[in-house]
Formats: sequence, C-alpha cells, structure tokens
Amino acid sequence: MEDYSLPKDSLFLGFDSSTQSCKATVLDSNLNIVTSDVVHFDSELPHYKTKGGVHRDPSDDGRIVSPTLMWVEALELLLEKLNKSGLDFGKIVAVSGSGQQHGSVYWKKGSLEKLGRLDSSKSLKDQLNDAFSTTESPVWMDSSTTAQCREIENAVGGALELSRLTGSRGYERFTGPQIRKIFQTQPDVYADTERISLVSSFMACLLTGSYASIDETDGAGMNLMDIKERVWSKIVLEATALGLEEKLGKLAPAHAVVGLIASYFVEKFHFNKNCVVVQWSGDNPNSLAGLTLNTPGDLAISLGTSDTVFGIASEPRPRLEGHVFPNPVDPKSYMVMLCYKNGSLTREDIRNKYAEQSWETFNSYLEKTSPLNGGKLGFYYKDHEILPPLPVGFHRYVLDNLTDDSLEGLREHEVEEFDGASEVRAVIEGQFLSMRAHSERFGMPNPPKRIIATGGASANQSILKSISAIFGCDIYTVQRPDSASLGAALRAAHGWLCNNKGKFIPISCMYESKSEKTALSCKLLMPAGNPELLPKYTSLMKKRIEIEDRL
Ligand SMILES: O=C(CO)[C@@H](O)[C@H](O)CF
Repeated sequence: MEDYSLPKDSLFLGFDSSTQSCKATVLDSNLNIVTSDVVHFDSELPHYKTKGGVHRDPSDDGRIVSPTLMWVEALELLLEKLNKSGLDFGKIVAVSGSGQQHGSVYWKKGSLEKLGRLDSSKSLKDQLNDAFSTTESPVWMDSSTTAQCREIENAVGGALELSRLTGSRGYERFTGPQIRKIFQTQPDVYADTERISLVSSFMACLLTGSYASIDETDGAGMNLMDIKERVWSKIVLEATALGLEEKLGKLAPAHAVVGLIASYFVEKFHFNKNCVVVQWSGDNPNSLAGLTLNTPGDLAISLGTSDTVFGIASEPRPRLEGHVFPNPVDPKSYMVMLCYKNGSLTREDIRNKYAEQSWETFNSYLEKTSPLNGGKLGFYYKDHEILPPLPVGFHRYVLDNLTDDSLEGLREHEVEEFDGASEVRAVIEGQFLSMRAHSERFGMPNPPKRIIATGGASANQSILKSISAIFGCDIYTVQRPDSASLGAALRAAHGWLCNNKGKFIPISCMYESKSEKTALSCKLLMPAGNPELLPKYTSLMKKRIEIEDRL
C-alpha cells in the first residue's frame, strides 16, 4: 500500500484572493484546520475606496474593475495577521491559492526584474506600485465587452464553435474579451505589457518572485485555451489581440509546482526556504477541491458574491450556456459550471429594501412565507446578469388562480412589487429555481444525489431549506464556508505530494486514507424537503424558465 501521508508537523497554506476579501486557511498533515484569517478590502484597506471590492465606472456602462495594488497590499496584510497570530511559517512546506476567476493583471515591461529582486525591508506595495501598465484590473463582474465577445466568436465561426474550442461561448467577464478591449481601446497599455496574469497566477508571481504560469483550469476561463489540447488556441489568440501568446506565457497543470517561495517571504516571514508554491487556480475550481467533489451525482452550490453551481463530468460537452474547465485535481475529467452574478450583493439589496437591513428579519420572512410563495416569481438583476444574459432590471409576476393541486398551464400577470416577506422568498426561490432549471439543461445530475453547499449564504438554514425543497435532495457542507481557501490548502498538499512522488496522485488518496475526520469531511446540513413539494416546484421552475426565456 503506497504511503500518501504528509510529513509530520508540516503545514499547508491556502489563500483565496476573492472579490471582497483575501482569506487564508492552514491545514496540518492530518488535513485539520490549524488557523485561518481574512482581510476585507472595503473595511481594512479603505484607501482604495472599493465597494464590494470593486470600482464601478460611471462613465463606461458595465465596466467594473479592482485596484491591482489592493490585492498586493491585502496579501501582505494577511501574512502579517497570520504572523501576529503566532503561525510558524517555518513549518509550511507548500502554499497554493485561489483567485477570483477571469480577472486580469497587466505587468509593465521590466517588471520581471523588479519581481526578482524584492527587498524584504520594504513593503510589496511600495516596490510594485509602478509594475503594472494599468493600475485597474478588469474583474469577473465587468459586462462591458459584448462587442469583443461577438468579434471573437465571429472570427472563429460563431458562439457554438468558440464554446467547442474553449469550453465556453464568448462571455463578457472572460479574460480574452477583456484583453481585446484593452488592445482596442488602450493600445499603449497593451504595448507596454510584458506579461498578462490572471488573479490566480498573479498571486503566484508575487509568492515566487517570477512570472508564474496560468494553470489549465483557470486558463479555461479566458476564451483562449483549447479545452481538449490544453494549450493556447492559435485561432482564438489571433482573433483576440496581436502578439498575445508571448504575453501569456506557457500553461501548466493546476497540480504542478511553480517553484520555491521567494526569498522576500523567507526573510520577512521566516518561511522555510524549501517551501514550494503550487499553481494557483480559480476560486470555483478550488472549491471543487475543498468540497472533495468526486462522486458522480454530487452537485456543488457556492453562494458568494457570485452564485455558482458546479459538478464533475467525464467528457467536455460545451454548450451555449455554462462553462467547461479541466478538473483541477484530476487531469482526466472536467468541471462543469454555471455562474450567476446576482448573488450575495443582490440578496443584501433585497434584505436592505424589504427586511429592515437585517438577516434576522430576512430569515423570519422566509420562515413565515410558504413554499412556492403563492405563485409569486421575482427576477432580481441588480447587476447585468450572466445567466440569463439580461441587463439590470427587476421583474415580478404572479401566477393566476393558483390552486393546491397543480400549477400546470397557469397564466401569469406582471406586478410592480410584492409585500416585503414575499420579496424575500421570491429572491431566494427564484435563484434556486433558475439554478435547477439551467443545471438540468446543462446535463448536470438531475436530481442530484446530494448537494454540497458552500459560501457565506450556505450558513443560512432558512436558505438551505429552500434549496433542499427545490432540488429534492439532502444538503451537505464541509467544516467552513470558505471552501476556496480550504481547497487551496488541500491542493498545496496535493501538489507537494505529487511533486515529492514524481507522479500524479489522485487527490482522493489523501483524505480517503484517513480514518479520522478531517476539515474536508462533509456533514449533513439539511435533509431533503417535503417530497410532495418537488413536483410543484418542478412546475414552478418550468414557468420561471418560460418567463425568463422571453424577458
Ligand atoms: O465569474 C465567476 C465564475 O465564472 C465568478 O464565480 C468568479 O470566479 C467569482 F470570483
């Protein structure tokens, strides 16, 4: 029996540089959480003046960016917090991380040299404040590149062809269309850029003091990588921007080691000089790892700034909706995913407008209103929505003559607004009815054997009750709601093990070989809802999709 144990007393550090914060989780060699910490951008780095971690450009409809340096400063502040908490960095043998998907960083010419000689007596921010050809990084919430999406799609033979090639049709938030927009509208920035990183590979650049590769999983979120060959697609690169391949560098598998931690961190935080940095990847791929998603039939729902639904597939079947990425912890399979932009910020908006700005009131409204919400359906697009691709807008409908026995064939009429409590149930039921409809349309498990929930809102029992009723299955979760940084710490250990063994080791060997519970052990959160509700929710789901398709 091969030994998959990790060195006794060793620690594994995982980061998650997400939309609103930078988090860290540290696992020990038994895969138990030793410590965790977080830096919230808006409140702890107020000098960047972000709201929800981003800047919305009033002069350019849909343009949403984040200050690149904010991520640099957050990483260093988080390391300082971990240091103050007494973390022994000398025991960390591997680091990895998660970055919000699709965001991009533009390294100015000459910055590789700066990265390679960081002075540990100074801050990262002070040494890198002139390292970027644009100080604002486009992020996943941006929806200003529709024209670029169509141009790239048309150049390769259409939306479905681009999806077949790269795993997704052209999406506004994807990095390829974002790069094309900079290439077209800020040619000097593009010309002065020697390397383009994703948020994930950008953070790996900082930790290794070099230009880290983009990993194949997060790279699939760019509309630039051939999803089957896992190399840059020449036809798509040419359709995006001139001379792009040399600015992207080579791709690498997500479990690969980038290199050793940079001397800056050895000197400043007393990391072990032999600590390896494992490829960073996207936040959702890291969550897939952290939720130990592997059984066919599992469906993950992540309720964060964005809401995502994802699962594992053996074959890539890209479509016009949804996304296919290489599985970050199994090179032979794929990750399939749907993404909603109107997640936690939109729920907060409804809480603030209709539930006295209080989650307690929000939850009491959920508890006191009935399943199916009396046939009230709400569509809440505070931000331009990804799925379906609809502009900002709010739409409310009531089904006529709703009786207890059936919803089939019912007509509906539009209304201006519901009562407060119904607004709350409508924003919750609406999201999960849509998720179930689109995940079934995308060929995800239907019904799922179980749902593993994660993200901030997965701690809300009232919301979980709705999910279990709408999907008709049990809801599980792992020890902590931030599965991305947990998954990153697990991937750090996985990458270390593969590197140490000189071959790929299935990640499941790491936790299935353990008899005792670990931080990755799933626990039942919410049993499946009342089975009599399922057919009614199925009818309501069909009505929702019928209305959605004509909005
Ligand atoms: O755009 C997304 C996935 O495709 C979002 O879930 C971002 O990864 C959130 F950071």
